[in-house]
Amino acid sequence: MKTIGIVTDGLSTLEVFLNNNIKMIFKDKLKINNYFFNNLQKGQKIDDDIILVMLRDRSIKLKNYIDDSKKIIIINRSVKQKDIYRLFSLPKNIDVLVVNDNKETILETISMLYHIGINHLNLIPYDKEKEYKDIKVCVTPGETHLVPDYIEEVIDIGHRFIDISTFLQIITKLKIDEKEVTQRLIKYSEEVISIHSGINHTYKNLTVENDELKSIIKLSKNGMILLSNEGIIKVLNESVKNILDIKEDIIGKNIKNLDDKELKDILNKDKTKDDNVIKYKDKYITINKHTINSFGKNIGSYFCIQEVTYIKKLEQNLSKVLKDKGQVARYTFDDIKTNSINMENTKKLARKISKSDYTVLITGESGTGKELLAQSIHNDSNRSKQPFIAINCAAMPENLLESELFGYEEGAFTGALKGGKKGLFEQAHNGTIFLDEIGDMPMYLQTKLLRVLQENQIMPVGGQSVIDIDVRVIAATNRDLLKMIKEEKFRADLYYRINVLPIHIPPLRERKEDIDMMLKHFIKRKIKVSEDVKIIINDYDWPGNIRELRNTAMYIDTMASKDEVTTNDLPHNLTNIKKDYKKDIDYIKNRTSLEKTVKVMKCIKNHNDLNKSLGRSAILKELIKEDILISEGEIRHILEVLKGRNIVVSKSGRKGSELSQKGIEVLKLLK
Ligand SMILES: Nc1ncnc2c1ncn2[C@@H]1O[C@H](COP(=O)(O)OP(=O)(O)OP(=O)(O)O)[C@@H](O)[C@H]1O
Repeated sequence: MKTIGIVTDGLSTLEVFLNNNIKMIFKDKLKINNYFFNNLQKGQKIDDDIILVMLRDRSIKLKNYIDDSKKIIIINRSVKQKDIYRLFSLPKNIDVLVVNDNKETILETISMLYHIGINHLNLIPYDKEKEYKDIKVCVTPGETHLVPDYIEEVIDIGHRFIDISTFLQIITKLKIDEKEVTQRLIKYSEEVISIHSGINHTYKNLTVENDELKSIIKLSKNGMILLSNEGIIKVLNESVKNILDIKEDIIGKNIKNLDDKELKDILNKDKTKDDNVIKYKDKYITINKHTINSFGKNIGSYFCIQEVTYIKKLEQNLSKVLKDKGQVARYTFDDIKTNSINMENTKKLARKISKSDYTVLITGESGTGKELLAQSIHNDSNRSKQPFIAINCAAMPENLLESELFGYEEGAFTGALKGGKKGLFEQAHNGTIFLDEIGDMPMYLQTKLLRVLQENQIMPVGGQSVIDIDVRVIAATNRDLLKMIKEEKFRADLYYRINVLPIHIPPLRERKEDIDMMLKHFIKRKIKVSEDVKIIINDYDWPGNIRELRNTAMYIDTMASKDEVTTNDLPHNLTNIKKDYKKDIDYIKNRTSLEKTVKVMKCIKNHNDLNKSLGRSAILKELIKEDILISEGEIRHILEVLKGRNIVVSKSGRKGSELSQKGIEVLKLLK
């Protein structure tokens, strides 16, 4: 077993501390022998494999007792990270007294503090003969009993541990290559500050990186092969053996000497087109080849090989995960039903827009199908396999909206989840985010959103660093953003940033040709719609647009008999509207005699009540009976005017005219 000699001045707690410190790393892999300068005999030889001393001048003294001075290592000592934090928090440029048991150790402590980066304080060596009235703070490594009483704050940085650099020297000199030792040293380096700033990190990173790399290559589902510049196979993982069906052990072989011709061909390829699918034996694979450079010189090449079925499976898994999380867009352009030319044009424009990657602003009243359109755009875009995340900015309390959109770091606020939370922007990475009701976003978040759109980066709430994101934004609103800009409720710069590709969806009342078709589409069963119902639904304003129409269809579906929808099957909001028929009455007044029109309407109504409908000449006959002066031509004109406002309808199958439900209402007002 290898041995270490530790030489200290005399018997003290120090040598016990050092022994324990060394055992923390090496456990029982080494034997430790302790020596004291006071006890060393003249001519005595220390023949341990290495010898540790505390101070440089002691190493000179030690040379008399050893054969090979290269065996000597001077112990560097440092402190635990947590003990040093208080020093870092002291204000810049204040005087701090450094107290230790003698002048030499005081200077050693000061030097150590400077080395580990305490550069913002004036460290003053303590001389017990002097008085330091203006100094309020002192630092000492465990010698608090030596600190003068007048010092107000004493920072005890505790026992000083052996520095990582010393352990590295021991490991190198003794050629120790034990995994457990390395792991213990890494853990130790996390607690003890290295004097050679950064040395612990470099060592730790190198070792960890090496192990991580080996694991990554081993576990990767991608096939990986590394070739040296001369064509020697250096690395080959399990996946590539499966994909390329490699049975023999070919590590260390030159590809020139491979027996498998097809494998040889692949590895001899000069250039590969990224992700080009090729046939290999009975499989389809993709090969990506990259050269590896070091200090500007080509030192080999790296192949990443995937089986196409595996990539397919990955895609399927991704869509399943997204589906489970509700992060998928369900609708496509085929789900947008319309008979209107206006709406067809809107669809056409949206299809074009979906192929680009710019921000889209969809405007339109509530329920016109803005989200439906946003989902269709996403599904028709290159991002269709990636998440589609929708958020309604008006439905979310203001203070939650920010953390919901951008996420937060652990401890960002009371009640924050441990480990923080990913924001929707991050979740939508590579996909699309749909910001519904963007007009309701508070001003301060508009500013933050603008920055996100400009820089493609987000900063979580309470976070210190930014995260790069690649997200397409589709925003929607039913508000008049230009008006809001004038009222200083919406940022003009954000408006121009999101309004790159604007789409407007017309309200249902401006595409009446959709009403009847959609009602039937939503009812889902074959059913006749009475003329009166057609008039009511056509006349109605549909403030809730398609959403309201769909709800009405559901109502009708439940209420209506098997074969016909009548006015009795309509919900109250459609039949009970205290409609202002002023427009209709003005229309009549402006075109014909109101008095005669009322007579015609009454005459039709009387007959309708007896379940009869009347033609023009029958109406004329009836009115002459009542001594009313009117011609057939006048009656024709009146009927045309009334039909134009859906007050009178021609009943199919029967001859003559009838008063519609609306006609009955209008007549009540005119009587
Ligand atoms: N052209 C259409 N064809 C078929 N269904 C439609 C059509 N337009 C809208 N819908 C349906 O109407 C309902 C409302 O649509 P959507 O939620 O997309 O409207 P919106 O404009 O986003 O509403 P809001 O502004 O209230 O968020 C949905 O169920 C949607 O599927």
